[in-house]
Amino acid sequence: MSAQREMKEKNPWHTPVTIITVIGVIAIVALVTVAVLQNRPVLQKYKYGIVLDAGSSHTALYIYEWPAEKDNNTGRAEQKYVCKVKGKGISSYANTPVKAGESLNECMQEAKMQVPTKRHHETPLYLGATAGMRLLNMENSSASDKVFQAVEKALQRFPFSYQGARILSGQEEGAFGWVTVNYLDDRLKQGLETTGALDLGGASTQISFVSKNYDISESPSNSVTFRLYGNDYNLYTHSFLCYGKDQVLRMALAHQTKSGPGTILDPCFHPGYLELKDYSLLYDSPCVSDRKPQNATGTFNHSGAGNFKQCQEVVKKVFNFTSCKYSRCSFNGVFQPPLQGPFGAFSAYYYVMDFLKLTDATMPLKDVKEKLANYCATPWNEIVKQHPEVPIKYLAEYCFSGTYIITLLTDGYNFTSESYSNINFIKKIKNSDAGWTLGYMLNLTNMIPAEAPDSPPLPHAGYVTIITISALILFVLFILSLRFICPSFQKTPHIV
Ligand SMILES: O=c1ccn([C@@H]2O[C@H](COP(=O)(O)OP(=O)(O)O)[C@@H](O)[C@H]2O)c(=O)[nH]1
Repeated sequence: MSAQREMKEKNPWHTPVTIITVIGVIAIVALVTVAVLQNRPVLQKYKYGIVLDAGSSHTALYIYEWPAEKDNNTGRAEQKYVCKVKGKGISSYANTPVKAGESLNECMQEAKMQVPTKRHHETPLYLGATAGMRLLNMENSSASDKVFQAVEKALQRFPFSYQGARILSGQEEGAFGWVTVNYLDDRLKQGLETTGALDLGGASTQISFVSKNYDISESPSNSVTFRLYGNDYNLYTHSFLCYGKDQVLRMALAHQTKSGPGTILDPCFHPGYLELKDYSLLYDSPCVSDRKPQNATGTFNHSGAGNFKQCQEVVKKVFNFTSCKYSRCSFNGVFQPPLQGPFGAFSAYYYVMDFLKLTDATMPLKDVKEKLANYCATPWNEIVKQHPEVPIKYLAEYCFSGTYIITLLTDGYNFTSESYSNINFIKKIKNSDAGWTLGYMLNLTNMIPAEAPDSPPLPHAGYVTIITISALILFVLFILSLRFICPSFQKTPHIV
C-alpha cells in the first residue's frame, strides 16, 4: 500500500501544476480548433450561369462560373466555356423557325457536360438577341415571334433553370458591355476611373462611356445610371442600328448601285476582285430596302479598285453629319458628350483589327491608315494566296471593314490622332470575352450589389493567429496568478 502511495507521489503526472497544464493545453487546442473550423473557407463549390448571345451573324453560348459562397460578395464570375453555334444567327431562320431551335442543340448538349449534373437545375439559362432580331422584329414581327417560340421550346428541353429569351434594347447591349469590361478589370469594386466600351456587331454598334461633362438633361435617352459597389455612375450610351459592319457594307453598296449599273468599281474591295451579286439579296434588309433602284437588273458585277481614301469617301456617305440639335453630336443627329478616358473596343473591332495586325495601341493613327491603304491596294489574288485558311467571304471584306472602323471612330465618334491611342482593341479580359453577356447575367442574378459589401474585419489566417496568441497569453497569466495566489503550487511535493 505504501509503495503504491510512493509511486503516486513520485509520478510527476499527478502534480496539480501538471494537471492544470494538461487541461490548459487541451483547452487551447480545443479553442483554436473551434476557431479554425468555424471560420475555415467553405470548400470551393461553384455556381454557374449560361447566356446565349444570339447575334445577327451567329449565336454563341457562354458558361460563367463563380464561387458558391461569394456570389453576392467578393468572388468574381468568370467565363468557363464558350461554344459557337454552327450556322448563321437565329434571325436567318425567319422562314424555318424550328431550325433556329435545332441549331442550338449541339452547344446546349455541351453545356450539359460542362456544368456539374447536381448544379443543372439551379443554373440560370438566358438567351439575349441583338440587332439581327431587332431588324427582323421591325420587318416581320410574327416571324420574329415564331423564331422565339422555337428557340424557347428547344431551350426548355434542357435541365437548366430557363429564364427566358428576349431582344435586348440597343441601350442594354451598350450598358451591359460597359459593365462587363469594367467588372472584369475590377474597376467597379475599387471605384477606379472606368473604361469606355466600343462594340461592333454585324447589324449594330454601341458606344458607352462615363464623361464628367455629360449633362443628362441634354439627351436623357442616352443616359443610364447605376449604383454599383457604393459608387454612382452616369453612363452615356448609344446604339446605332444598321451601323454594324455587315449592314454598313450593304448601305455602301446600295449607295454605289443606286443608279442601277450592271458593274460597280468598289474602292473598298481589292483590285482584281470580281463577284456577281444579287440585287434582291443586297436590298433584303430594312437598313437599305427603301433605297432599291427602280430600274435594277437581277444581278450586278461587284469589282474592286482597292483605294483606301476613296473607300473612306464612300463610307462617309452612310453617315449624316449635317443636322445636330444638341451642343455636339456624333452623327445622324445623335448627341455625344466629349470623349473621356480609355476605351476597350471588342467584337468585330477586334476580329478585323487583329486580322489586319493593327491592334497595337502604340501605333499612331497615321501609320494605321497607311498600312490599311497598302492592304486595300494589294491585288485580290495575292491576298487569297497569303491567307489560304481564311474563308473567301470574310477575306474579301477586311479592307472595307478596316476602313469603316477607322471612319466610324474618327469621323463618326470624333476620336483624334491623339485620343485614338486611348483605344485598346481587346478580345478577352482575364480569360473572359468582352461583350454584353456577362454584364447581362450579373445584372439579372443581382451579383453586383449597389453598396460595397461588408468585408470581415480580419482575414481567416489573421483571425486564427490572434485567437492562438490570446489563448496562450491567457494561459500563462492563469498559471502565474495561480502560483502568486496559492504559493503551495510552487512547492515540490513532500514525500512521506
Ligand atoms: O470570327 C469572327 C466572328 C465574327 N465576325 C464578324 O463580327 C460581326 C459580329 O456580329 P454579331 O453576330 O455579334 O452581330 P450583332 O447582332 O451584335 O450585330 C459580324 O459582322 C461577323 O461577320 C468576324 O469578323 N470574325
